[in-house]
Amino acid sequence: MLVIFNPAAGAGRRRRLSRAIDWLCREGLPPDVAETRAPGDARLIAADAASRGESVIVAAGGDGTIAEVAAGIAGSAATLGILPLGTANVLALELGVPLAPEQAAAVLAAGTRRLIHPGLITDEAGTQRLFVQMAGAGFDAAVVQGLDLGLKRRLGRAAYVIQAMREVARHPFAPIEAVLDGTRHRAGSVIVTKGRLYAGRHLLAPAARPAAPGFQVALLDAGGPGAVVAAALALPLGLLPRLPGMRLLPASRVTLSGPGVALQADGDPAGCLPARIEDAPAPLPILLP
Ligand SMILES: Nc1ncnc2c1ncn2[C@@H]1O[C@H](COP(=O)(O)OP(=O)(O)OP(=O)(O)O)[C@@H](O)[C@H]1O
Repeated sequence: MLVIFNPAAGAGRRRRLSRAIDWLCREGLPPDVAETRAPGDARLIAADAASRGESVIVAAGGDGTIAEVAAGIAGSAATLGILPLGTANVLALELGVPLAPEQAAAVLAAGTRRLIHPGLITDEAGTQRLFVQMAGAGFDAAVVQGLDLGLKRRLGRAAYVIQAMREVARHPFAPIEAVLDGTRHRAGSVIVTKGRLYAGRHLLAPAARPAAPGFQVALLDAGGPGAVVAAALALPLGLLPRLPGMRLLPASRVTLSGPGVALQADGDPAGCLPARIEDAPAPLPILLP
């Protein structure tokens, strides 16, 4: 087992990593540990380990690290494991992976191997990027792109609230065109999600089935500061799916366009629209409770 640790993800991460490693060592399963030095490292380390025949490759970080490791092992025989050490850990919450390090380690030691279907973003230049939970275009992506990473490390999820307040005053709220399986829609913000949850434990798409192919697409009609404030108030109350102007539609192939509109994938910056979003060519084996 190889654990790929992102020291830049989440808070208190090194101590939480040690607790998981100690647990695995006590169980007679001491893993190798590799530490990332920069964005993109996790993918390279995972790809190298998978090509050498490593059977379980664990992403120790948040959703961004999981997506990188997933991209690195795609197409190999390796199985993905998760040690949730990120800020929001949405995929872990979605799939029921415990946040407590010892319990997450127990899933790595004796979990069940299941399949998930990551999403794949293709940009205008043909560059592809895998995601495991969701991709967002518009306001939330602008918040992610403007986020001060030092602030995120110090304040965790509160940094997103501060950045959202900064962004709302200057955001252009350009309209987005979303084509869902051939049907055209217009929206102020779009989230293409594999799962039900968003930004932590908050409900976004009740009909989503995280382990199934395809997506739920959340289209928020209105742009503008009022719509953002309404969504921000509805989110912690679990009312986002019922917000006036919110449409939730299933789709297996989504194209998004809007000049200069920001895109994020699993909470990390992912450039600008246009983008095509579909399932990755192959499902991914993952260790789950
Ligand atoms: N050594 C490193 N230094 C700086 N950034 C890194 C390093 N290793 C990985 N990264 C980048 O850190 C970013 C954030 O990681 P990740 O998403 O795992 O954590 P998080 O944002 O705290 O968690 P979550 O997505 O669950 O909120 C990723 O884009 C990843 O590429």
